[in-house]
Amino acid sequence: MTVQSLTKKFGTNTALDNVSLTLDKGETMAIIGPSAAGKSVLLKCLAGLYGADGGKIILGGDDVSQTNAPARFDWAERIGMLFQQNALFDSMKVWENICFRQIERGTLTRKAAKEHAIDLLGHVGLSEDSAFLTPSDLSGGMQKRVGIARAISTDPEILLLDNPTAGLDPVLSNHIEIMISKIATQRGTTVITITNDMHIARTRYANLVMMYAGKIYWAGPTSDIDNAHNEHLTQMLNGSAQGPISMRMGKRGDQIVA
Ligand SMILES: Nc1ncnc2c1ncn2[C@@H]1O[C@H](COP(=O)(O)OP(=O)(O)OP(=O)(O)O)[C@@H](O)[C@H]1O
Repeated sequence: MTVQSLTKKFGTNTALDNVSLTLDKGETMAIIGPSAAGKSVLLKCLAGLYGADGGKIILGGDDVSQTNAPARFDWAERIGMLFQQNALFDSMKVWENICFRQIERGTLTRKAAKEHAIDLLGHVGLSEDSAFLTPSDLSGGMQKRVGIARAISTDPEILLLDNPTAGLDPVLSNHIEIMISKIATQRGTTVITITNDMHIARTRYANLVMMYAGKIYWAGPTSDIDNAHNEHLTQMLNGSAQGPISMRMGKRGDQIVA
């Protein structure tokens, strides 16, 4: 996957400003950054939910930066996404949510979809009984796990995860992250995850991107971060007594002013 000078605007607000990155098949990447940095918008552009205002997203040799790009429909099938708010349908049972796409497209019978969903629930640590509940019957952490089960239900080539462990306790977070690592290793899935958990970013992802105000401020192998000599990255990784970077910013162009 290659992203070249991607730009996305909402009115006068530039959510993505010339973002470029490359990720090989089967590689993992964590995206970190303060609130409103453009992390979710980047994932939504990659997923094809937003069309770009400029730049390219090259998947399998095709530019899919526009929602009506001919190759986009095909890629929609090959990308799994977990949304920040999970985006589960409350009118459907949990198993129907997990296999929503397969039921809609008729690629699985309802019986097969139910069995597949129950199997996936086991992978995210939920019981078979939960398949027959609706999302509103579940705790926030359980909803998150259902969202992950749905994201992996089509065995996607690219998995986009918006804060997969937010709201989960440390034990479950670890379990989910181990599962995500296994998916990447065993199935060759490319995984891009937004996370606020710097320990997870450091230990579970081979590559790291730090975003601020729609731009990438640092990108590289996670193994390089301690020698990056990038003050803002270090502050992000360690947390800072001065508060989030966004609260310390002056309006001085692109410069982060600590
Ligand atoms: N649909 C939209 N319409 C208008 N503005 C939007 C829309 N989606 C995102 N934005 C704006 O784009 C900017 C980046 O938002 P984004 O959701 O990507 O932030 P983020 O880095 O994911 O933040 P957080 O960690 O708080 O979720 C913000 O200023 C946000 O208000």
